[in-house]
Amino acid sequence: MEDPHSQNAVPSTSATKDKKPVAIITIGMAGAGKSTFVERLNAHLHSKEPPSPPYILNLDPAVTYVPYEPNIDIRDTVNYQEVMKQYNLGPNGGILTSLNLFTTKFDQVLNLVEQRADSVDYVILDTPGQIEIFTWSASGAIITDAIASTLPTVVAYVIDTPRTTAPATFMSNMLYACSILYKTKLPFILVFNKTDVQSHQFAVDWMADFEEFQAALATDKGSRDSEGEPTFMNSLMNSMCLVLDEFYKNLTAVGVSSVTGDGFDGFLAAVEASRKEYENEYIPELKRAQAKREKTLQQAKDENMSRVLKDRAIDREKNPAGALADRWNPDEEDEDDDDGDINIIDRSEERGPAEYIDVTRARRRETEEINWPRPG
Ligand SMILES: Nc1nc2c(ncn2[C@@H]2O[C@H](COP(=O)(O)OP(=O)(O)OP(=O)(O)O)[C@@H](O)[C@H]2O)c(=O)[nH]1
Repeated sequence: MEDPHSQNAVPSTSATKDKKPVAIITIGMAGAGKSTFVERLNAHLHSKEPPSPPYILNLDPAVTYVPYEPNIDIRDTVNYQEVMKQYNLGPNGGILTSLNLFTTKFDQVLNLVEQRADSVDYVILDTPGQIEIFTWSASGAIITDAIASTLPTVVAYVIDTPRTTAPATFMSNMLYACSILYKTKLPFILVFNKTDVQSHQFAVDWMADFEEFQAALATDKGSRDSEGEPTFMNSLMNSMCLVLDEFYKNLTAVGVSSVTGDGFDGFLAAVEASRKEYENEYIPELKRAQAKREKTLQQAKDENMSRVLKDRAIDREKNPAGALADRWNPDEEDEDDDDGDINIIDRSEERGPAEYIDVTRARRRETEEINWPRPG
């Protein structure tokens, strides 16, 4: 494990101008403090001398309030409530489908990010509150691959430190982090957040020396059954910590408080170290991903389009009269329809009011009974 306290390596902004910006993908369990972390990181970068305002993407369609001003906001592109209504989905399905719709436009996002590559040092992605919606979805993987094949990219895994002090919770969290590391294969920073409430030193100690973790496990309540024998969970965790010992060697851990701003220089130092790791270890792998990216984005678009066409064909077969009425008539063309193909909004360009992917468009003629296709 790298030294979490080394803060000397923080690059000056001017020194990084000739480099590509680093993309920071912020993920973490619901309530770990991702949004607050992004807000503080944004403030921290603004307060640097000279200031280094980041380019921020909010990928959470369901969030009602974000404590920072994103440059690109998924909510400007996809109306989450409308998606839930039209697809008859619950909240998680709504978030996932919104992310899927947004992903079909991600090439536009990449273009906007690439246009800013010369003027920013950091591109920050805030992800949906439900971690698995991003980490275990096809869209999350496509977005991650697309960003990582464009810019040096690092995953910041935000952890709720006060809620991770029990050995079993700590181990569960580390196993989750481990699964994401091996899924993304990207440089990975464990960000122990909320250190104003609980120091992350216990975690650093457990990661540096598995015997310390085993000692904590031995004194933990519930580690022995009624006959004084170690419980199954206890034995499992005892051996798992030996496995994770190897995993910790690939990680950097830092402690931050998103409330007080403590530890953010350390975090930026870890990001800079990760950039080097990316350049030395990940670029060969990502060159292959770059070729794949083009194919996957095109495939996602094609699949969506063929699903729409298939569904419309079925509807038209069922309702030939409606299909006949659904012919394009240039005389009826609505002036408002002339919105081009631009759905992604760069707020820093001071675009007009939000433009949504119009998921209701297929229902424009109420009498026609042509339904928008269901996902899957
Ligand atoms: N004390 C303390 N509280 C924090 C810190 N960071 C975040 N919080 C609090 O933790 C709670 C959750 O923070 P959020 O930023 O909304 O967490 P999130 O991970 O974005 O949550 P989701 O929106 O569910 O994904 C809020 O009440 C924050 O004020 C911190 O460093 N210290």
